[in-house]
Amino acid sequence: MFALAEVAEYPLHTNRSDNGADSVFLLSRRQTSVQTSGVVEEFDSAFDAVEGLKTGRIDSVVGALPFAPSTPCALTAPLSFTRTRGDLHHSGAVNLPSAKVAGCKPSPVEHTRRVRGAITRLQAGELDKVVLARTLAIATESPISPTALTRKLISLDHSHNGFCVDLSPAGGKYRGRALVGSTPEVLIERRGDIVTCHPLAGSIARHPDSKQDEAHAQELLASTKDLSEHKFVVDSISAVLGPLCRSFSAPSTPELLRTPQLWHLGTKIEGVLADPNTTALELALALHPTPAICGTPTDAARDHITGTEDDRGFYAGAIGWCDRTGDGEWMVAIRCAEIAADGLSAKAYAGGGIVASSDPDTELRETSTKFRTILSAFDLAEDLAE
Ligand SMILES: C=C(O[C@H]1C=CC=C(C(=O)O)[C@@H]1O)C(=O)O
Repeated sequence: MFALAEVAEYPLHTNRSDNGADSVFLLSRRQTSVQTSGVVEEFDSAFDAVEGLKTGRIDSVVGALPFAPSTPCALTAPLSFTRTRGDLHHSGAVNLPSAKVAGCKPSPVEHTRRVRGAITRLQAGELDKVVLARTLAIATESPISPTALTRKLISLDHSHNGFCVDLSPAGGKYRGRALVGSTPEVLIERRGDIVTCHPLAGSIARHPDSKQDEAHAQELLASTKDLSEHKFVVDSISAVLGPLCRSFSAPSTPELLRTPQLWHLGTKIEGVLADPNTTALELALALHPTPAICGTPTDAARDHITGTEDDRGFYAGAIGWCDRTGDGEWMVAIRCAEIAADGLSAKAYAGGGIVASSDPDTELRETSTKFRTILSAFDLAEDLAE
């Protein structure tokens, strides 16, 4: 389907059973993309997948880690694995079924009430930061093809980011479901002994007028609230990744990163692994959940989230791949939607980091802006804050 220069392809394991020939994984990134198909083995435990890679039983693993570490993973050792240079964008119209927003959970009023409740706890010093999210139900007239939605998202994003993950390996209600999105946030990338992270936290909406858009970007760079929200993420990643590296650098001030909808604060973190046998998947497990999608302190923030929200499933988890050399890339699973097994509905997710100085209405608007990544793929542009 995609005519691109291949940089790695592992052979088909025709000696193993292919019990899921149409299971597809796609990760489109500007530098290196991955496409896989088929199933050699499924894993609902990431530790079993790591063991499979380390013993040489499997050549690669792709899939998704959930937000809550106690819930099943959706990982697949694929039948074919193709890594290509460049993104997976290709021109050509993508037709998605006609769609409508069928509801949101919690309601905008309830979300602001939850944000207010979190701010009370933050101001009392019980937490430093917590990320609260809400969901949007999208209903379609005919089934959504996960790969078609992914291609549309790839075409709409100027970096051509996009992913599609079959969630079936998590079993139960996840059989036949897919997670599709266009995330800008790199949890961890490993190439040999070099590791990089690109955490994002702190956001402001883009503006259609270029002067005002630039003013928004500068406002974000100077926002003490957003800078503090961002610092929690960089500090947490540094505390976990620093000790695993023989050299490590994390700039003290963030830079701007833009998506079609938002400006974000982002920091490029780099290190050289002390033990090059540590795989990208193990690094993702060590880093997840960062304060970009959970909070600080981690356990208190996670308890607050699980006591407040419904199960996040794979939203705010991680999606990615790891090969037999240990190289791989894991992205934070945001700006995404979970497509139902019958394809007739999707649940989109959007969250935002709350600190003591947050404003509930601004936080609500930020989640509405984040939903636009998925909504724009369906040509929907509702004002969700109303
Ligand atoms: C949690 C989300 O975004 C994270 C990534 C970038 C900026 C964020 C923020 O400003 O709150 C969030 O940390 C989401 O999109 O659902």
